[in-house]
Amino acid sequence: MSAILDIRNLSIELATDNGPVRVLDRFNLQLAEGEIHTLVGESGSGKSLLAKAILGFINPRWKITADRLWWRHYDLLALNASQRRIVTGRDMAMIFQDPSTYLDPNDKVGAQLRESIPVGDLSGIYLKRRADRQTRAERLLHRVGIKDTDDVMERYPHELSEGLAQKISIAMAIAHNPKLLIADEPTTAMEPNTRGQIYRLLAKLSGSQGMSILMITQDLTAVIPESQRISLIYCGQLMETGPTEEVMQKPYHPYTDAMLSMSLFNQETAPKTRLPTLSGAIPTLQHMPIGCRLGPRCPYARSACIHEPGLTKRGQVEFACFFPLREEDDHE
Ligand SMILES: Nc1ncnc2c1ncn2[C@@H]1O[C@H](COP(=O)(O)OP(=O)(O)OP(=O)(O)O)[C@@H](O)[C@H]1O
Repeated sequence: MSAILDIRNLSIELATDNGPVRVLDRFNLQLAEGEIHTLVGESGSGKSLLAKAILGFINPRWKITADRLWWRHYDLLALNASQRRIVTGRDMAMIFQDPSTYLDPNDKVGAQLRESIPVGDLSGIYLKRRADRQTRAERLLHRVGIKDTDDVMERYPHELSEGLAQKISIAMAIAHNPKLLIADEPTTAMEPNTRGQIYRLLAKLSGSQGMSILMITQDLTAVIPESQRISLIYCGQLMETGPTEEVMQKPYHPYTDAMLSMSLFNQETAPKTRLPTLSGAIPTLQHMPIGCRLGPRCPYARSACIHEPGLTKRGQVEFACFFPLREEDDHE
């Protein structure tokens, strides 16, 4: 796979009262052009910090190291802050769980959309630029599936339904045609119908425009069929990554299996996997286990797990576990 985003052994270390803690621990992620890649992990596992590291929203007190943090042909860690802002502003965008964080409550949708259109895309005298902005804003709304553009543009954000507000925030995020969209739990609080609409829209945008999407979620039930690859993160460590269907049908890692059990349980289907849930709780920052951080909660853990497992590659899947649930030719 040729990766447009290539992250190898990325660590982020934060200072805490008990000393430095690695909240992201030698994390790997590769994203191909036009691909939807879903990152799954429970609350506090480091998903948002990873997104921040990619986008360059970095606190200067964080210690960030990586063997590779490349976006297209840019070595992101080698860029200074202003170069980084240029690359991020031109190529990347992000949408959030709550679209209202993106929208100004005091301004009508139309004005905000027109404002999101890059100045460089407009030319000519003031009146022509204004008319062009309006046309571009209407086109943006069409791209996110909104037909009644006049009505929507006249509304204030509080007059929008959740789904409509998220579509507007997506429209604003894609106004500059980003090559990477990071979607941080974009549908968490939504009802299933609206959720489906937003997912279909994101899949369409990725398919029609070759935009790569990093979809972040806590929950495997939110993984959409269009997601080509999936990565599972636990306490800042990569557990398993690979083609979505393969990972979800035949996981190697006990963590993936546990997450699958939980999602089946949430769907009220009889759970048939080996691990109903994980015992214990997610460790706090101050008490990160050494070695494999899943160790204290993993029923398959043995003494070797106090060492950090490297990544094992089997076909297109990679996992970090000394005791995988199956062998390569295990087609149970
Ligand atoms: N600025 C910060 N200072 C100190 N600790 C932080 C900071 N940002 C995040 N953390 C800690 O780092 C860990 C990872 O946080 P992060 O927000 O990336 O998790 P997450 O997987 O995105 O969780 P959620 O799904 O709840 O958003 C958490 O333990 C969090 O408390």
